Amino acid sequence: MTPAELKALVRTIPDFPKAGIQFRDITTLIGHGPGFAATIEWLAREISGAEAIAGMEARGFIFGAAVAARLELPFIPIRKPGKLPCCVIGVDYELEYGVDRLEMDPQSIAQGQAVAIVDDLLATGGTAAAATELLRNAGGLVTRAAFVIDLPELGGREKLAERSVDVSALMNFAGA
Ligand SMILES: O=P(O)(O)OC[C@H]1O[C@H](OP(=O)(O)OP(=O)(O)O)[C@H](O)[C@@H]1O
Ligand SMILES: Nc1ncnc2[nH]cnc12
Repeated sequence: MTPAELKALVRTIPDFPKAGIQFRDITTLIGHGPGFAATIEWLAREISGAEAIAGMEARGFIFGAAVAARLELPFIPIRKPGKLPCCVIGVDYELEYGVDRLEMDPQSIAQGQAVAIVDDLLATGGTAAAATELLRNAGGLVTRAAFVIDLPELGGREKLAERSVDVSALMNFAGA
């Protein structure tokens, strides 16, 4: 499937979760078997060379875990707060529509391991920047992040470039 065909599988919901947000919903993309498979293949090609894949709860788990399994690499879950039973490090970050916190178990990463970040969507880059900080604090080398969707007007790519993380995205939506 072409990137244009995959983009056509993403549903846009206006004013969710609050007025003014055009919510780019991947439910319809992952609900299409060939579309989901083609998306995972594309992401897997983009992060070739990584030694582990990290994905952020919750939508990042869908794509990150599938890519990790496709490449037979370890998957590192980056979690919303209060879910991990021990050995937690965390960082607060800003969303396009709120504030949140990410946590991880530093023991889930090997020192010096090359970790690629995978998520469904890049908006402000706050989530991916927080994940980068967490993974680096735990000893990981983070230089690449791959997303299904980029909202270029929100500056996520630039925020990650400032942190020496290269971004690739399968599709973008101008007018976030
Ligand atoms: O670039 P940013 O401005 O940080 O926004 C992108 C993040 O926002 C969404 O997650 P959300 O926090 O809504 O959680 P979910 O995956 O649980 O739906 C999305 O899945 C990204 O992780
Ligand atoms: N506009 C948007 N659509 C879907 N997920 C998002 N996460 C942050 N901004 C988003």
